[in-house]
Amino acid sequence: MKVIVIYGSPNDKPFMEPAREYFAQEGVPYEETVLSAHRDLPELIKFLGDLEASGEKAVILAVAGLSAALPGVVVMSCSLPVIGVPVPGGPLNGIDALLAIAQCPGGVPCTTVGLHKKTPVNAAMAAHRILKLAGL
Ligand SMILES: Nc1c(C(=O)O)ncn1[C@@H]1O[C@H](COP(=O)(O)O)[C@@H](O)[C@H]1O
Repeated sequence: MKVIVIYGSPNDKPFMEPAREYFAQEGVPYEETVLSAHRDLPELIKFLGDLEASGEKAVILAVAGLSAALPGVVVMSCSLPVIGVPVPGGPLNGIDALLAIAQCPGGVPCTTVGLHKKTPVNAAMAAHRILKLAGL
């Protein structure tokens, strides 16, 4: 049972440092990987298929900026709960990513958090609560 953080780019990692600190403080197991839906789609689908086949209970944080397809694609490629985390930056400063995640179409149940500097910890806390429901 753990949190899996999937980043659209290695450049998104610094924004999530407070989430990593939260996981360390609270003893929440987590792993991280970089797999973009736009750039690494076959590898992302395989990663999620293998995860699903393993039967691991996990909450996924899908972290992406700009045109954030990643969270919705992750939702539709596995049956685990997904929290999309928009990353500030670019000419629209993350509004594009926030709207892309929050406005997933019907049947794509991606949850999300806001854009300010505390939102990585909010995402981490939400994931932790879900894992607690499953007995962590
Ligand atoms: N939104 C996505 C996806 C995706 O949604 O699949 N893949 C990369 N990205 C985002 O592109 C931004 C720029 O990435 P680079 O800095 O690597 O060019 C990052 O914030 C990433 O999350």
